[in-house]
Amino acid sequence: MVLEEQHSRSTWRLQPNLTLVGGLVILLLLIIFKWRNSRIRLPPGPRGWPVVGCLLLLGRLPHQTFALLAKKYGPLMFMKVGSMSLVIVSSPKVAEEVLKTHNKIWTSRYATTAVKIMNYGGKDLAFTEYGPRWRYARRLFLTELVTAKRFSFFQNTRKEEILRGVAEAINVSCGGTKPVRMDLILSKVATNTVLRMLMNEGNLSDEASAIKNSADFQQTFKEVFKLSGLVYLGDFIPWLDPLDPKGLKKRMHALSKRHDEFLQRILDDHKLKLEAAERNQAQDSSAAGHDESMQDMVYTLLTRPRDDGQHLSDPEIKGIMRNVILAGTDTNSATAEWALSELLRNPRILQKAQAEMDSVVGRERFVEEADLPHLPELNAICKETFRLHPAAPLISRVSAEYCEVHGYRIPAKTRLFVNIYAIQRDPEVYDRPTEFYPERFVGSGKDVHGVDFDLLPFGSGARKCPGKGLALLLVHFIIALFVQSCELSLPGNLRPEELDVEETPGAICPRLNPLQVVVVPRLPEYVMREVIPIEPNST
Ligand code: HEM
Repeated sequence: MVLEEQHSRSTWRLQPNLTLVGGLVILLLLIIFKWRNSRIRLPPGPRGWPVVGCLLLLGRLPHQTFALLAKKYGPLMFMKVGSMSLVIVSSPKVAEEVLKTHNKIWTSRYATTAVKIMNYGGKDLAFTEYGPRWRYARRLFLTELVTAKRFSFFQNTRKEEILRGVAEAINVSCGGTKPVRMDLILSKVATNTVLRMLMNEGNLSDEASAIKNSADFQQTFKEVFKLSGLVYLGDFIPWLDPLDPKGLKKRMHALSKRHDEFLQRILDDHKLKLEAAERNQAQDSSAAGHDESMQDMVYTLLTRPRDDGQHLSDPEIKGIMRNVILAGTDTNSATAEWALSELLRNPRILQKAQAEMDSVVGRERFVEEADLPHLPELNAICKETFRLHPAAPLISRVSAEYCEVHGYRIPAKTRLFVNIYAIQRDPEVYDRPTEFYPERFVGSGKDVHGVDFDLLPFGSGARKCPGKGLALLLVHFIIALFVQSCELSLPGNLRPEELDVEETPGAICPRLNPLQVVVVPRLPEYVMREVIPIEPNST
């Protein structure tokens, strides 16, 4: 009893002491946290000028400027451009930190004015903020649009379009007497292939088919793409936004509207065809319903329900259509053009690729997609092209909250660029980094899937490119068919080492000066004629 009393008295005395100690500990922790935070600095970087910050430093090709600046300021740089805070990552180690370790913080993209005007109010996939809507669109994209089944269904389409490009190049070159603009040929190949997967010709009325194939439609989305890659001053200096200095916003609205009208007409056309098929089947159960030929992407988007059981709205469908067209066409043709450029700059590698083709496939038939895994030289050439000429040299994201990277503090809402152009030319990772040397990849095990942080042409983490499978297939197959079936050479007296490697500014960076090539058939005439009608005067 006495003991119990003593115990309860001492507990009573201890309680306020414990509260006091607890409070002091919390206070101390807070002080340490504040002190530590005040010591953790922003990453180093150029200081810039009042109001514009480093805007004038960016130059025509920001990824190249950033690569040069990184030599001075290191792999994690901070700068203000106008009122926007930017961090730029230029090493594989720091890229892994942001894209893997802190993946959750960097999963949204920065919504520029162009994006806001042209992504259907956040209803697409590529620019929608991370969250349930993005998750749904991403799952739909991966499980319904870019599937093995669809790739196999459109296998002949790809071959047909690439061989059409080969035939056109041979015909235009006219027996090797004229140079051919390869950018035009490759752009047509990539655009037609991707558009046919998106909106299959068999599903379109004459009017919709005419729209799909019209130069006007194709020009409109090239313009939309070009505008989204331009620097819009209002994004960096918000008070300039209402003034719209160069009338860019007005142009964006007008173009987006025009492109939207085209997409809507194609969408309506699909709806009519779908309704007719459903009516037919309702009237006559033996009649064909949704036959295989309807399996293009628009059809899939129209028929798959959302998580809430509703159908996707028109803006949601058009947002994804626009993503497929913008992200899936010029990226592939620009990469293929760079690959052919590098082969012409390096005739030794072109000969090696052709020798491999002759020994694995022979000259009695065209190379098929099934041959691609058995062509290690070709695979190394494509990988080396993705390394030296990534179609999208800057991966763009924005931080959702405060975080610490590489020992520095990064405030919330900071815009991030992972400079894959700089990373993939890092002399600490790659020997002879600016040289086109595909042999570096033969037997290396390094790949482009977003796991090796020194080779990230398709990005990494939650938002890595969902079209990677299609892109790899297309680029490999285009290069394989051109290398196998054409003798390619530079026009006039242009020597390989004289062919320039200048890039066009923008979100993707194709060659500035289009690649001109002299093209003659390489396979026996009976093989070439078997598939493509070469015009009689072409050879
Ligand atoms: C050579 C071809 C291509 C290259 C180099 C490329 C590269 C990229 C890169 C670097 C990203 C950003 C990744 C990141 O943030 O981590 C991306 C995103 C994206 N790509 Fe591609 N891409 C190509 C082809 C394609 C194709 C063929 C399609 C569609 C069929 C496509 C659709 C997309 C979409 C929808 C996104 C946004 C994904 C999201 O935000 O969740 N791309 N691509």
